[in-house]
Amino acid sequence: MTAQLLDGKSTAATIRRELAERVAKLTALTGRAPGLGTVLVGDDPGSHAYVGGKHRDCAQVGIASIRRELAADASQRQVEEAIDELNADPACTGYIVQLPLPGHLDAGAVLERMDPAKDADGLHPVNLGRLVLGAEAPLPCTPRGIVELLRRHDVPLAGARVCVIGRGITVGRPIGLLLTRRSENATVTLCHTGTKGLAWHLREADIVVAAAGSPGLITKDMLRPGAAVLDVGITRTGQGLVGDIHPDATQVAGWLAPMPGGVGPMTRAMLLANVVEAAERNANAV
Ligand SMILES: Nc1nc(=O)c2c([nH]1)NC[C@@H]1CN(c3ccc(C(=O)N[C@@H](CCC(=O)O)C(=O)O)cc3)C=[N+]21
Repeated sequence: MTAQLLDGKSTAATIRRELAERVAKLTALTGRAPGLGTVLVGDDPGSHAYVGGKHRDCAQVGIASIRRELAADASQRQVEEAIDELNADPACTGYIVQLPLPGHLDAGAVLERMDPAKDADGLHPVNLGRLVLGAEAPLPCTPRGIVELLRRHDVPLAGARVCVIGRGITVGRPIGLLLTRRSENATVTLCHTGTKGLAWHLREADIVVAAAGSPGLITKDMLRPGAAVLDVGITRTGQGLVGDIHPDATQVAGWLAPMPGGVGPMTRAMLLANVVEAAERNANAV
């Protein structure tokens, strides 16, 4: 058996077309295109590539780009000044601070300084708190992209047993909050490096979200036949990018979101969606 493709690339393209229509309406209504800001500190090639991709996506849907680039040795004060400027800039509807920041910077303090209403990543403490409370807030892009990818491929969520591997702030922790909302109604187990019997948890799962960052961690013998398997891991190696899911998993999985071409493009599309939604909220407020 070969797993059916959870096609993030084409699904993200569809979402961008949908968003482009909403952006055109907003721009006509308000006389100004929504704007996405990015704050990029340092010269990590991966981070530059990601940020470049985000601005290409923006151009495609009619969102304006605002780029702030700071040197690798930028001070906390300089980064916070960039945050203050974007908070105050009416052309900036929403923005992100590309993570990870260089080690000498306090990333928590930077995120906390953002205007929560302009948090396009859904990673501000206030917005993560709202997610816990079930209140309206911009949602973290990767978890939102995963739910959207599953929904648009009709993978059943209600009552599904989901096994998440990884407890990071961008994926592992928040995705359980989305999937256990009444509207999704899944049951979520969060596994991590301290988990005993990982394979046992995995074999119970109808849906596996692998966000550990451990190349080839999950092999076919650990999966329930027919499970939907989503590869969120990205490790840069000499041979290129490697995911958490071993290539043999496609023999037993019912659905597979591969890396590349699965969750990554959806993450980018959800960033755009968060910006468009922020712009729509602003338009309704005036
Ligand atoms: N503030 C912040 N927000 C983020 O959302 C954020 C971040 N920092 N830091 C880094 C991670 C990583 N991330 C990815 C997004 C898209 C792809 C993506 O589109 N990947 C393509 C392949 C890309 C390639 O080939 O390099 C794919 O999976 O098909 C990957 C990784 C967002 N992140």
